[in-house]
Amino acid sequence: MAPRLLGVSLKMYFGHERALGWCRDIAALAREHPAVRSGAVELAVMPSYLAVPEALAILDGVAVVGGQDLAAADKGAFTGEVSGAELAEIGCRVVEVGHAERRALFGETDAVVRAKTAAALRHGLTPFLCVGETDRPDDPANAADACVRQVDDALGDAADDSDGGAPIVVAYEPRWAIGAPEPAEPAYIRAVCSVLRAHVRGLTAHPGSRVVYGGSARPGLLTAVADDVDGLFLGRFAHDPAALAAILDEAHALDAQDGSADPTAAHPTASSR
Ligand SMILES: O=C[C@H](O)COP(=O)(O)O
Repeated sequence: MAPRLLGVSLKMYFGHERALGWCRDIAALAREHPAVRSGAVELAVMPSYLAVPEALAILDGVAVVGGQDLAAADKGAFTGEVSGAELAEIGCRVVEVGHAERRALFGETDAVVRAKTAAALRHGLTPFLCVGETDRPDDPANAADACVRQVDDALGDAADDSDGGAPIVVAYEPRWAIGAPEPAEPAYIRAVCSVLRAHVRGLTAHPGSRVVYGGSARPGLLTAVADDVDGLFLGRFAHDPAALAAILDEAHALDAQDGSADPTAAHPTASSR
């Protein structure tokens, strides 16, 4: 079975020193945790841009690191932007694209998300492509349809720009569940993610693509949705390293149930730089 993917975005919650301290705590945890050591879990960390270079060094071998955003363009007069080329140059392997906060607060349109998805793939970065319905619909099938449309739209510019063959990560994040006290109900998550997962597994230009759930994800959720998701995209509930440790414990237990743990396997992120 493919490793479960646990992504964490620190958004802009931490200052610089706290972000680096968190990275050190997570590196120490991950180096010792059997779920990471066995390769059952792949960790991806997106700190703020300023923390990315040091995070790459601190988390080397235990987590991939990336930006929370990237520019659609590769170079030029784009004050304040950071290109996918530069992220890749310093060792990033992943990047968020189209997070609900980028769309709502910074006016990112579908066209911008398309261009940024293409830029990520063009530079060998795996996009964490964020999709999700704004308002909670009565029927999760409607949410799934909307998300499938968002995925296909976001990939609209990628086919011509990328070499093809590169996987994506679809982060299903219902906007109404982001920053909330609780995640969406497990049955709802499973209903949407099962459709999304079937869809992304059919993306022949992006084999190996995965679906993770984000939106107030916390300890206990992975176990409840594990059959229909490839992992979680964590925000606030990963701020406490003990909470991330609890989620790693869940992943380890799930892996033992799968019977696929290989304690001798190299971690998939071991040569991240
Ligand atoms: O990037 C992460 C997601 O937006 C979830 O954040 P949250 O768990 O704090 O709601």
